[in-house]
Amino acid sequence: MSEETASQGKPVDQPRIERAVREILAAIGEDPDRNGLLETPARVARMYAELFSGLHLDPARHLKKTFEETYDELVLIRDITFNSMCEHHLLPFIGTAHVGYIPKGSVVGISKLARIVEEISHRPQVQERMTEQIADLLVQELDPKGAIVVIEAEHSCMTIRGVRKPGAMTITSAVRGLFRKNESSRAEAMSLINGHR
Ligand SMILES: Nc1nc2c(ncn2[C@@H]2O[C@H](COP(=O)(O)OP(=O)(O)OP(=O)(O)O)[C@@H](O)[C@H]2O)c(=O)[nH]1
Ligand SMILES: [Zn+2]
Repeated sequence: MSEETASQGKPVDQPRIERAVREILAAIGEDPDRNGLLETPARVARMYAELFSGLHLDPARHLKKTFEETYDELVLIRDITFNSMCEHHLLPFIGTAHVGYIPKGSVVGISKLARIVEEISHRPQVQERMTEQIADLLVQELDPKGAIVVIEAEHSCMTIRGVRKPGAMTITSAVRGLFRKNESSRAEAMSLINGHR
């Protein structure tokens, strides 16, 4: 557990995960005591602590420090890679997030936009909610003229099981403020998100 997780949120109960993973191994007909599986429950517990590390953290804290600037055009961070866990199957969905806003008097450090994606993705999620949470956090903390979030991801619950459609990408977007009202602002952001790859 990182210091940050320990100080800001409830720690993940790793011994409890270990017991549950042992149960799952037994339930699938494996022998949890065979050599190759002995460390698996502890390993999975550490992995879940990492994958769900954002659950009890408040990503708003990353947006508290801002810098006064008169710049009031689009700021867009494109292609922020992320991995999250679909809350329906506890399988990963992996993709990129594009996060943009139009500042009103102050800007935020650009790394902070990637930090909020990181933290919001490290929870049991559905892609739509994750998209909205990022956009709403920008509005809440930065009071920007507009905010836009586009996420594209491949859901392994759709690739390795179930309908089995590898390569199918799910695209979600959340637009707030100016981007909702002004079609040309939205089109500009979308063309920058989609263009020149
Ligand atoms: N809207 C949305 N659906 C998701 C997301 N991640 C996974 N799902 C879907 O959640 C749904 C769960 O449907 P259920 O019918 O309860 O579960 P299931 O029987 O395993 O469904 P199949 O995947 O179709 O086999 C599936 O259609 C998944 O594709 C997500 O981020 N957003
Ligand atoms: Zn799923």
